[in-house]
Amino acid sequence: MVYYYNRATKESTWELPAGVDPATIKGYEEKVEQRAQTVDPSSGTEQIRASHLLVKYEGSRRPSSWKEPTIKRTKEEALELIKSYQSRIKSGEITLDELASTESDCSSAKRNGDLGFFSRGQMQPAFEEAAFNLKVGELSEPVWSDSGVHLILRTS
Ligand SMILES: O=C(O)CN(Cc1ccccc1)C(=O)c1nc(-c2ccccc2)[nH]c1C(=O)O
Repeated sequence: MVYYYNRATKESTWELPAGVDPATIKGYEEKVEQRAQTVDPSSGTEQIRASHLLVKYEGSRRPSSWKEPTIKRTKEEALELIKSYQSRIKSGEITLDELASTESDCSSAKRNGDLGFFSRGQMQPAFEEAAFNLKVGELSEPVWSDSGVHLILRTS
């Protein structure tokens, strides 16, 4: 349940205030609900859990990984690769966890891409924004960070 707070009159009501078109808040309610579900009661900070698959390229901040000491693929090749992974995951052929364990250039590959719980302010901004905008169980589009290009799966 969400309630509505009128900043002008400082009134709060459970019902949609008169004169407010329900269409204007469409989708917002579920976002508020979703956010309420992920706020850690003890600290009040919003924590989510996600797994990711990182593909680095020659322009990555650290173009090296457990898989390859020197990563030479181009930015375009990295995007083609991550798009092929995205299709295979979306078709149900393979899961992100399985693919990350062998293909991710992130050290989290050892944990099937699992990054554990994190709050805002911990990850690179573009990564954080994408992850916090996912619903639980949703797979992101390719997301660029200084580290390379990612597929993110929100798990909690
Ligand atoms: O960007 C850099 O200068 C080096 N990094 C950062 C890093 C390096 C080791 C462990 C965690 C993060 C990476 O390139 C990197 N970023 C990530 C990353 C980025 C966004 C979300 C989660 C992980 N993983 C890695 C990695 O090697 O394993």
